Amino acid sequence: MKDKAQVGLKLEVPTVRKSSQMQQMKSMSTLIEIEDNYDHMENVEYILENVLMPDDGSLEFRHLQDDYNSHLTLSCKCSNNNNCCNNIDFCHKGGLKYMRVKGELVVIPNESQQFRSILECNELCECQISKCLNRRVQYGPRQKLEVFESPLYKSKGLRTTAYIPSGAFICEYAGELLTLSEAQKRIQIIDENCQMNYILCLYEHSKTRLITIVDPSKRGNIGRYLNHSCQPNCKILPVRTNCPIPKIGIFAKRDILANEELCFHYAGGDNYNGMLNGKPCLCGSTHCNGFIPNTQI
Ligand SMILES: C[S@@+](CC[C@H](N)C(=O)[O-])C[C@H]1O[C@@H](n2cnc3c(N)ncnc32)[C@H](O)[C@@H]1O
Repeated sequence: MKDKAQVGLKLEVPTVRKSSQMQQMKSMSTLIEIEDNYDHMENVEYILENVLMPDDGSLEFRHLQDDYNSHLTLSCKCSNNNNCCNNIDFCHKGGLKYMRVKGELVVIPNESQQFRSILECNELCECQISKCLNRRVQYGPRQKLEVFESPLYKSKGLRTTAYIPSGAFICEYAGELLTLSEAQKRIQIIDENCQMNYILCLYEHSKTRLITIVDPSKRGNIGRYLNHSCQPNCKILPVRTNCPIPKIGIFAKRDILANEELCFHYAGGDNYNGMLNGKPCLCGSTHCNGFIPNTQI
């Protein structure tokens, strides 16, 4: 069965294939290291960021590979500006913004905003990294997350051992980036073998419909342990830094107390009207739909 996420978004982001000039700029800039000290307890390769699926020789794979190897040309010019990044033209292109609350960057809530995605400053930006208020996801997951055996879901889950403020970044949902055909093949195998489904599809609505498919079943990060809830405490947002393919960012939807299990709505939540014929849902919320969301790809 397909447990997937959908997020509505309108976005056009200019990109170029990485040229030698851009590679040079990249090597001149200060590269940010992802801080991620988590690991898996099982036979899964821990990866810090999305990786490409194995090359299957298809044209579809070539397109995915081209996007994966492309760089956004958007960059800010905030070298002398302490208020980086408030400039809508260069910094966040009208996407959601962060603000600092008690020493932590949190997403400013704006449910009515047209562009429900985040465009972070990247390697080509001229801002001072130490002063930039538009970089969070690129630093890696928050601390004090814990994989545990969830009694509610009767399988593994992810919880926090410390309070998390509303809007704070939890972690990325990282895994293998799949083509549509490869995702369909893998989902068929999952269905036939009644396996757990880790494949997440993120839909964005642009002039053309964008779809990002991530599978952390064999290669993934700590994000793979979040279960689905019909009344979740987390939400997902597309986040772009260097690459046109978005990272799937998981953020706190409300204040979260220590020891709460972290869950998001596998279909993006709120206006979900897809099919509800997946596995029976164990979330136990008063708003439970009865099934894990299951939409077609
Ligand atoms: C991304 S994994 C979540 C982590 C998983 N629980 C584990 O042990 O690795 C998704 C799978 O977890 C289970 N799951 C997640 N949310 C669920 C829910 N609300 N009700 C029942 N099972 C759920 C389903 O088997 C689903 O295919």
